[in-house]
Amino acid sequence: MSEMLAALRSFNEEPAEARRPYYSRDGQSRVRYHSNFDLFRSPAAIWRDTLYLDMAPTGPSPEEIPPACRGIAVEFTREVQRLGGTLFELLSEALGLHRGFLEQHEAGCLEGLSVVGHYYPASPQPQLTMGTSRHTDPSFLTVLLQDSVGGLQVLHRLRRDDQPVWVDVPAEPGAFTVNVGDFLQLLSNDRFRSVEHRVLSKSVGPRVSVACFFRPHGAAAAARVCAPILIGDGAASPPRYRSATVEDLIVHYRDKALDGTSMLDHYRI
Ligand SMILES: O=C(O)CCC(=O)C(=O)O
Ligand SMILES: [Fe+2]
Repeated sequence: MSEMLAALRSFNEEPAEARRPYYSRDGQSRVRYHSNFDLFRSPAAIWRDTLYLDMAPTGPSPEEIPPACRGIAVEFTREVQRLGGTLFELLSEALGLHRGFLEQHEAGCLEGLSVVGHYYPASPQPQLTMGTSRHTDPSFLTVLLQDSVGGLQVLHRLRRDDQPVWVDVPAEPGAFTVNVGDFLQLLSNDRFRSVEHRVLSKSVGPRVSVACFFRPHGAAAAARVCAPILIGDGAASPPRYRSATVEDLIVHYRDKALDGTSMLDHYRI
């Protein structure tokens, strides 16, 4: 875990010429490096740079991955996929289904993994910007690793009737944070809820984090379909969402930008 964070830090601290070849805003490219994926659409810019590595089902060839992260990214991906296998088994059981259900489902929950490394430089005026604006994740699940700087917060209702408040997620060395993403909320027909979160900008830094999004990309995303899983004949709880391919969901999320609204509103029946 610490090696993955260190590798991302060294990549981001290389001279601009070394990083330039990886700069891309083309969502089809399996390796992309940029800041603000929604730069031209979102209401506000955020204070971070991001390296996207779409590792599964088909990852980039080793030469396409920046040398600083090459070996560790492949090993880290393998370990996070193993963890994801266990998490989807537990979630299947929590839905009252057999262990392999979510892995075998036509949505392909475990098939794809994008490893997304963020680098948040120290900000001279942190009160004027966010590290990451509030959002829910475009994934089935997100396994998130952060370093010790902190700044990640979740929106949480302390008591059922209270207004939700922002709560700090402790930056524990060696710990992962697991977020339910929007695709799993749709699939579970609202039985699992995606979590709204954000990252504050800080005057200390840099902060490095790795968000591992369980979701397929490319041809696999076009082939995978998400529709609410209904229990019994569905009469007790009818579908709350239209079905959509993972590709549709991702395109809609990118077009919508981090504007504070939920992508799921668009699919809600
Ligand atoms: O940097 C973090 O801790 C969170 C990043 C995040 O929320 C995301 O990539 O979706
Ligand atoms: Fe997120």
